[in-house]
Formats: sequence, C-alpha cells, structure tokens
Amino acid sequence: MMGGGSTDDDWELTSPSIAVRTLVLFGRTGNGKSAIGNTILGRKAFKSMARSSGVTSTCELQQTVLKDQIINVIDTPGLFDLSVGSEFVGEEIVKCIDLAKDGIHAVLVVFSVRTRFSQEEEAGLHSLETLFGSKIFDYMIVVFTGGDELEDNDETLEDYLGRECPEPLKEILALCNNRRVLFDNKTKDELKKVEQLQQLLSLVNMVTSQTGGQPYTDDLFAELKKGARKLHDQREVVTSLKGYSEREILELKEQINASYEDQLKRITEMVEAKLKETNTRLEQQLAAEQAARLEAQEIFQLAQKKSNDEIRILIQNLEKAEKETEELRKQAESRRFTHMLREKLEKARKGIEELRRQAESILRGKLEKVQEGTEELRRQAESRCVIL
Ligand SMILES: Nc1nc2c(ncn2[C@@H]2O[C@H](COP(=O)(O)OP(=O)(O)OP(=O)(O)O)[C@@H](O)[C@H]2O)c(=O)[nH]1
Repeated sequence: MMGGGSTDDDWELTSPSIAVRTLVLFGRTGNGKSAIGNTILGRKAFKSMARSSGVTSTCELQQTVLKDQIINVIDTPGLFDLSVGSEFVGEEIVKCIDLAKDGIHAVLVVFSVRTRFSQEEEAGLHSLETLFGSKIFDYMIVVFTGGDELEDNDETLEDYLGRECPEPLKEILALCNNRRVLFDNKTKDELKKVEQLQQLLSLVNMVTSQTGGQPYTDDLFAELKKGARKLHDQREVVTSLKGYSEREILELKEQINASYEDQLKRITEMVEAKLKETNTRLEQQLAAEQAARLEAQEIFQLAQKKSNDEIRILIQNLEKAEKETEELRKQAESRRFTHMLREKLEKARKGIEELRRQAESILRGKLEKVQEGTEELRRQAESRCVIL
C-alpha cells in the first residue's frame, strides 16, 4: 500500500496510554533532515550522506521509545526542491499524512547554516501553508544543522542569524514564535547530543502546550484516518471470516486494499491540484519579480550609460582644460622671457648711457685741454707779434 511503512502495527501504536509525539522533517535535499532524524532517534535509522541528488526517496517513519514518551520521526524527501513536480510532492504529502495518522505534533523545518536560504525553500514553505493552512505555523520549529561549523568559526546561532537572515527566513521565524534550535549532527560528545535533543523536545512540549495538546490535523487527516480505520476493520473482518477459500480471502483483501488505494489516489489528486495552484501563483510571482528585475537592470544600464557619457564629456573637458593651461603656461613663460629681455635691455641701455656719460666727460676734458692749448698758442703768437 501507499504510505511506505504504515502497517497494522503502526495502527496499534495509536493507543493513548503513553504519550506519542509525531515529528515530521521538511526541508531541501541535503539540509540534513535524515541526519537530524538519526540524532533524535539516537541511531542510524535513516540514510544520511553527502550527495547532490536526494538520498531519501520517499517518506519514512521511524520510532524511538524514550523514558516517558514514544517519538515518531517522519523523514521526507526534498519536497522543497524545484526539480520535483507537484505530482510527486502530492503523493509524498499524502504518504506523510497517512504515516502520521493521529496528527503531527511538530513540523521540523530544516535549514543548513552551510547553505544559503533559497527562493525554492521560501516557495516550499508557501506550499505547506497552502496545503495545511496558516495553522501549520503553530506547530513549526525551525531546526538549523551544521552547529559544528558555526562552532569552528566561534559563532553562535544568534551571530549567524545576525549576519545571514534574509527577510523570508525572518518572517518564518516570527510566524513560528521564534522557535528555533541548532543541531550538530556530527558531534561525538554525548552531553551535547543529550542537550540538543532536550532543547528540541522542550520546544515540542511548548508547541503541545500552546496548541492545547492537540496535534495538527485537518480534513485530509480525518479522511485518511477514516479510510485507514475502515481498512483496519475490514482486514480484521476478512481475517476472521470462516468458510472461505484462501483464494477468496486473498481476493477480498486485494479489493479492500484497492479501495483504500483509490481513496489515497483521490486525496493525492486533491493535494496535487492545490499544489499546482500554488505553483502557478508562485511562477507568476517569480515572473513578475523577474520582469521587475529586468526593468531595474535596464534602468541601471541606462543610468550607467548616461554616467559613462558624462564621464567621457568630463574627461574631454579636462583634457581641453589641461591643453589651455599648458598654452597659458607657455605664454606666461614667453612673457617672463620678454620681461627678462626687457630688463636686460634696460640694463644694457643704462650701461650705454653710463658709457656715453663717461665718454662725454672724457671728451669734455680733452676738449678743454685742446682749448687751453689753443689759447696758449694764440697768446704766444700775439706776444711774438708785439716784439716784432
Ligand atoms: N558538518 C555537518 N554536516 C551535516 C550536519 N547535518 C547533516 N550533515 C551532512 O549533510 C549531508 C546531507 O545530510 P542528509 O541527512 O542526507 O540530508 P537530507 O536533508 O536528509 O537529504 P535527503 O535525504 O537527500 O533529502 C550529509 O553529508 C550529512 O553528513 C551537521 O550538523 N554538520
């Protein structure tokens, strides 16, 4: 039957004598859902390893019995991955509900501190809300894996969220009342193992007390539960039938199983339809975001071109200004040269003037001497004429 592990034995476990807590792990492939499941169970019940494609292929329930309660852990494949279609997700969600017959006590949404919160994770959470309604947030606990890596960097979860908490993740944390816990699934430290499990279980208890002890259920759960109960009763009736051949009993069992499978198929189709609706809405939203991004990019490119043009003009102006400055400098230099020449000329003119003055005074002296000589000669000639 569908449900990968839902058996008559599981049905018996719904006995109310001991507290049963059913926890479902949701999250992107590789975020560490199976690893957390194993940490909770204290054994390697789920396959957990590093692989780019999903390791967990279908929903699976494993159980551990603690001192005072039974913990059911349902591991799911990467239902938040873009690569999986709504048909697969629909089937897996129905399997998951089928496994958690009595309802879900806590939804553990698993993120890894080693990878960035993605748009597909945001979309996955929207799908959960569409399928289960906003009531699902009352049951949600955000679990981060990779505590060891934060520790290696001397960081706390608060430090990490302080630097690495995009808006959608903040919203999710707020919607689930900030219930969050950090897991180091690699630790060998027994005390640490106990402490982180205790932290998680106390958050689960918080959810249980805040939701009045009622696990999450809805119409889908109710219908599946009714179907499962019918299947269980019919199987018991068939087993107790007398006077039927083995072949007839087998046929009856097959008929019962087929009718249950039909019911699951119907519900699966309903879930798929809901998911498709959400996906279409998300695709439209993504397309609108993409268009807005392209528009912003175009505006940016235009602005960049404009600023490039402005820069080009500025450079041209700068070059022009540099040339003009050079020209002015040359002119100033030639002016300085002219000034220097003028000074030299002036100096030369003064020298010439001085020389002229000196020559004049020398000439004047000589002239006076010549005049004095001439006068003497004239006087001597006159006196000679008187004697004669
Ligand atoms: N360092 C470190 N690695 C972790 C931690 N938790 C999980 N991992 C590693 O992360 C990888 C993926 O872990 P899984 O548990 O397989 O992840 P998953 O979400 O179940 O993936 P699927 O089953 O494929 O959907 C494995 O190599 C784990 O060992 C952790 O706390 N610290």
